[in-house]
Amino acid sequence: MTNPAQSPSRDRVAEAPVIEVTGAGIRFRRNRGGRRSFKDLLSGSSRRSRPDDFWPLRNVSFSVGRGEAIGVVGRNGQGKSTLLKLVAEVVLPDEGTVAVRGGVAPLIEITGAFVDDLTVRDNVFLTAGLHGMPKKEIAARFDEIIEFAEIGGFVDTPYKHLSSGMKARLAFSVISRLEEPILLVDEVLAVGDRGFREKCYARIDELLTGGRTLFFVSHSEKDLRRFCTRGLYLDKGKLVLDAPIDEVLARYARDTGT
Ligand SMILES: Nc1ncnc2c1ncn2[C@@H]1O[C@H](COP(=O)(O)OP(=O)(O)OP(=O)(O)O)[C@@H](O)[C@H]1O
Repeated sequence: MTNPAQSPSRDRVAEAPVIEVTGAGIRFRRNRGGRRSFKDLLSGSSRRSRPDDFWPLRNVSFSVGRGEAIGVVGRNGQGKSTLLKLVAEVVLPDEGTVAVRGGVAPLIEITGAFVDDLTVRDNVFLTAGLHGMPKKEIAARFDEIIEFAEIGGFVDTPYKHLSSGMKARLAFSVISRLEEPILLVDEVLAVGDRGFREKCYARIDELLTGGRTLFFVSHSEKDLRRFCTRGLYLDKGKLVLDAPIDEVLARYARDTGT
């Protein structure tokens, strides 16, 4: 099998960056369930710091070239998922800027285009449609999507009745068939069983060989080494190291005593 880390697509990093994050910061409120309220926005008070404000990410800067595969590492709660949400542009920075050139296929916790009461079939059409895939094309790929997810008997079942593993299979199957040039993968595969994970990994290899850009959050050193050439190490919301993946993993292991 081709190792995507050594494939020709790695050479494309010399082109203009597809992602540029400059001095980015996100502010949450510990005690108010999150983001700015509508009232805050109207009153303009949101820019003032409050005692319960905290910054899960601050002063984060990096850029990513097309075809790079980036592993994001850090202990629990250090801002990894928040960083992916920034790149997916589902949260906006409170400071700094995030520029993403190209569409994003997000396999992250808020892959939220899935609607509980809609059937599997309707959810496939909805999600792929929201990413700009024409109906005809979704119809042409539908069987392949269901087959890959191995949920053939559940096409007309409401999404909410799928098991968590089945939901993850469906999400991966749909998202990995989008044409978007940037793929974000955040731990979701951890709920799939081993056989399915292997299938997903083979698919990620294919996408990388085809020149996609990958952001991969994982606590598995093995998986990070398998896909990623470069690592971002987040600690307390700061980007403490942006370096080749081996270097990042070595530093992370040293810091955590593992
Ligand atoms: N919507 C939100 N409102 C308030 N705080 C939040 C919100 N989302 C995340 N946080 C907080 O931001 C911090 C970073 O969370 P994040 O999910 O990015 O961490 P992580 O590095 O992905 O962690 P893990 O490895 O456990 O998945 C945590 O302290 C978390 O509690």
